Amino acid sequence: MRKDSKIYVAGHRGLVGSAILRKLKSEGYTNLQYKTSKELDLRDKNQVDRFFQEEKPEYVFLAAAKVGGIVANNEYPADFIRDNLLIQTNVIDASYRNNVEKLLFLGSTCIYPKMAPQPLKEEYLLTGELEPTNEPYAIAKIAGIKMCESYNRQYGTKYISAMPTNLYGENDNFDLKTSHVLPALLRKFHEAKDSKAPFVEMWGTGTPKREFLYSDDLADACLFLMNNYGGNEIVNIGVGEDIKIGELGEKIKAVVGYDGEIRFDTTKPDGTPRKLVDVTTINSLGWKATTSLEEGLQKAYRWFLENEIIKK
Ligand SMILES: NC(=O)C1=CN([C@@H]2O[C@H](COP(=O)(O)OP(=O)(O)OC[C@H]3O[C@@H](n4cnc5c(N)ncnc54)[C@H](OP(=O)(O)O)[C@@H]3O)[C@@H](O)[C@H]2O)C=CC1
Ligand SMILES: C[C@H]1O[C@H](OP(=O)(O)OP(=O)(O)OC[C@H]2O[C@@H](n3cnc4c(=O)[nH]c(N)nc43)[C@H](O)[C@@H]2O)[C@@H](O)[C@@H](O)C1=O
Repeated sequence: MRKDSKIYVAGHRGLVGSAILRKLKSEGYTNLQYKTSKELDLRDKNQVDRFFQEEKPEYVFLAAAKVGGIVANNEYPADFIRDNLLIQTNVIDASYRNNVEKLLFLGSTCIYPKMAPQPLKEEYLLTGELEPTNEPYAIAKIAGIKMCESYNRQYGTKYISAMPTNLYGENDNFDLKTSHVLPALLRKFHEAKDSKAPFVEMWGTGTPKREFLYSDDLADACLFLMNNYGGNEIVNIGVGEDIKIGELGEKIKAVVGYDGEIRFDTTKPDGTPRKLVDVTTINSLGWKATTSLEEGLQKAYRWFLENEIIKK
């Protein structure tokens, strides 16, 4: 990308899109395009076509999606498969028809089979059954990967599919019904501390393991891939280390400074037992995550205190 290339960040108000936008600005990219979902509903092909015809972006970061935690995915499977298929199909196809130079599509590690060997290598895609709580979302993401690969093969486009592990950071979703575990716990422990509640309830058994990548590191990886990667294979993005959900709870409890008890609501699903990504590919290309979980948790909690609390 040149510093004056026309770059469209789809989903610029979300966790990932806002981190990509911050990174582009801090690196001196000046010709940036973005629209809220109210201004441009990416599920609507006509709106998407009009936008691409008028604006003619040269590079596209596709970080707009219907996203949610384990329970939201489980309760609204139709919304997750429909919205994601529509958004990504409209944006990828409009990019092709309007000669976008390069596009980066964001998938997720839930595309890998539930019982795949760990760490998850890129080649494990489509080698087994998916985790049922997010299968419709994962199928949409797999369709996005295959669409990028197929357009590259048939039309010679340069579309990259990146598979990030679980993410957290600024502009995360802190709504307890729809959020992922890390922002949910920051909020739950903070509110319990505030109200002097005797315990905090976490979902599931606390035994599944997850890997967490800070959103600014992910944005750095996305720019790195856009500028340095031209292959047709998917690329994992992660830190290469995971932690039990129960231990994550203990860490967040300490960061927030809450001294009550942790209880587990085992009527809620655990989801996939483990999804640690193999980061050999991106490391060998020359990229590595730099933010430790401890540092990232401090940053995310500070951001929550300075921004989310005000909304209440
Ligand atoms: N969060 C995570 O842990 C992970 C996320 N990912 C992937 O990263 C990408 C971004 O996720 P994340 O930033 O967490 O998600 P967020 O929910 O934080 O943000 C999603 C963004 O998408 C936009 N969007 C949603 N629907 C539409 C629509 N119909 N038209 C236009 N824009 C729309 C929203 O725009 P607006 O604000 O204007 O409504 C929002 O800013 C997704 O592809 C997700 O699958 C992958 C792995 C883990
Ligand atoms: C990124 C990824 O995100 C989703 O998958 P997930 O990793 O299973 O999502 P999660 O963050 O919501 O949960 C992780 C673990 O944590 C436990 N857990 C404890 N207490 C809370 C809690 O309070 N909230 C939530 N959400 N989970 C909790 C929860 O029971 C589970 O065992 C996919 O649907 C899919 O969208 C996807 O790609």
